[in-house]
Amino acid sequence: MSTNVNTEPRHRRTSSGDNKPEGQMNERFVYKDDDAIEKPFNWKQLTRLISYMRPYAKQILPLIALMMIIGTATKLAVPFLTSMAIDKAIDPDPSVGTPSLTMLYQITIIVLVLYIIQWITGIFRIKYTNIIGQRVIYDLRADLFRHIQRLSFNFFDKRPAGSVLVRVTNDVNSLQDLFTNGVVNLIIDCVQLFGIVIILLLINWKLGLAVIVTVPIMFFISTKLRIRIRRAWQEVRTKNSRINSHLNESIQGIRVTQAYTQEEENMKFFDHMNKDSKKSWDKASAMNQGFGPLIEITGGFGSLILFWLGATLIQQGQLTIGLLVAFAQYVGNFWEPINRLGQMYNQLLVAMASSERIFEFIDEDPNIKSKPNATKLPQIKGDIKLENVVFEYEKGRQALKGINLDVKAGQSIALVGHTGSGKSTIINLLSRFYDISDGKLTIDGYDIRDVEVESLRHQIGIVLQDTFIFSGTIRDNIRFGRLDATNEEIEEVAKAVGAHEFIVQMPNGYDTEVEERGNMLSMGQRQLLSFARALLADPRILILDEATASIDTETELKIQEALKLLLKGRTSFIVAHRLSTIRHADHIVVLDHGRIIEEGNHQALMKEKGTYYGLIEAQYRFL
Ligand SMILES: Nc1ncnc2c1ncn2[C@@H]1O[C@H](COP(=O)(O)OP(=O)(O)OP(=O)(O)O)[C@@H](O)[C@H]1O
Repeated sequence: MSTNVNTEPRHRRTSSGDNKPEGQMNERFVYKDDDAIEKPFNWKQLTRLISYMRPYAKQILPLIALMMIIGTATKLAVPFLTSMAIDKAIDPDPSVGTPSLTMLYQITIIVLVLYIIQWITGIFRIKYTNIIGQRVIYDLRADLFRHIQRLSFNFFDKRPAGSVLVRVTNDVNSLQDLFTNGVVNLIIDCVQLFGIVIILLLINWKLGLAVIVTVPIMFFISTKLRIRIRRAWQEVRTKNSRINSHLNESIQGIRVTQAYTQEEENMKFFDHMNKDSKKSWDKASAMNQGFGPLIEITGGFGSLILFWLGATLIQQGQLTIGLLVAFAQYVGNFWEPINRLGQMYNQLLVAMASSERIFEFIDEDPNIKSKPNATKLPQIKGDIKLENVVFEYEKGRQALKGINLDVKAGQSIALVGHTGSGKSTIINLLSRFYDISDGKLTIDGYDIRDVEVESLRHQIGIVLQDTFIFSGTIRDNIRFGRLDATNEEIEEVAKAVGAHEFIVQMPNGYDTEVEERGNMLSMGQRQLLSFARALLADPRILILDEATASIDTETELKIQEALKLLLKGRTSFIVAHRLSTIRHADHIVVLDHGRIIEEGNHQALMKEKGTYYGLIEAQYRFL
């Protein structure tokens, strides 16, 4: 029942007060369950969901409808033939005729043929519904992924990665049932129920009415019980997801746990969740076991009414034995669709919640996008101008408070300052990951909000501190910079930045597979790979965020060499804490709380003996 991906990845622990008795345990572990499992029925949303079937409606739906009609007709014909077999072939009224074995054989063969037809149409119906279901899910997942990729940084700022992941996996999967079985079964069941009601009333309206009256009661019991059982299982799933989530976090953070000897505390937390999961499983399982017998008892009660009233009507000569048997079969057939409709209702409630979450994402407008009349940014020289740039991530909290910078093409600018002073924010604005709140930001005189986003980002290369390595080969990772690069070009840039040496020493050289995030590579190696990636892209503007913060001196020398090459002839912004990286910069900008407090080259700033001088001094003292 459990899934690998967590539906509730966010859990929050209150501060740990040790050694509380078991009864108080719950207060210690507060979870934040903010993703509703089910939502009320919503027609608009359902029609939007069903509209995903439209592309396939013409091709596949008629086939499904045909199979459905044939299947239902054959199913409904069988009880009628049974009644004929009893009343005409086995025990006919002496005034009508004598028993006939030949007739019995003929009816049996017809019934057999009908069963075969029903079986074959069933196979094809399932096949076609599966095809349509899979295609719809494929389209929905693709739509969602395409859209998520376009969403702006501020969208991801507000959500943990886990919740985004869950929408593309769990929520889409939970719609799978609805499309593969649900919608088609809903139609079949309604048609079947309608057909049975008509037939029952035609056979004997009194008996028919007596039986039909019990239907809403059966439906109510079945649906209500199912909802409770499903909720109980959902609870089990949620609890298991929490265990998965905690396991994941524990394994990822095992080093920190052991270093701070928090194993015992972690175990207590795990044990609490484990017990919780067991308790919820016991509850769900007990409910499940009670469901079957209860349904049987209710069904038995219906049969009791049927046979009691039926026998009375036979005695009064208003009904034949054959018709009573057929009646009983039709009533038996009643159960199946009613049961399924109950299930379907359940499915719909879950689908409502999932689809609401999916559509919430699909409807989210990427707030960074090209204007309708945006022009392509031509090949740039690399002049950058910031005029009174103000920026706030959240309303009312300015991260930049009026930045003025005039950078000439080819210049290298170093941004320095204490943590949180706004360095990364400036470089985020240059690539237009966020839009400035006030002021003006131009590149070669073009306001970056007026040009196509792609044409802008295409000409800017970024090397971040946490260099992201994708799973794939080393070659693929470098090629990420320019997809049409040849193998020779890839090796050329790797040699230029000094990465070639370590790459060829790897088991499969450039074709060595690296894990997601490049865990098998050292920080310095990852850095060199991302330099190679940036050099391959050959952008006019290059941004390096803390690019040399976490490497040893030897690698740093190598990287210094690579950097010289990388920066040559480009406008570059370097955010670095290391003196060696910035001292050669043409212009150093010192930031503090979102403002520029000093600027100039290394020598000038050192002479000034201000904040920059202090930072450098502090670094030397520290070393
Ligand atoms: N995504 C975000 N959402 C809200 N506030 C943010 C976000 N990113 C940064 N900030 C805030 O903006 C301010 C500037 O942050 P920024 O990341 O630019 O600092 P920085 O100088 O690069 O710091 P560091 O040297 O630690 O990387 C900080 O107060 C920070 O809390």
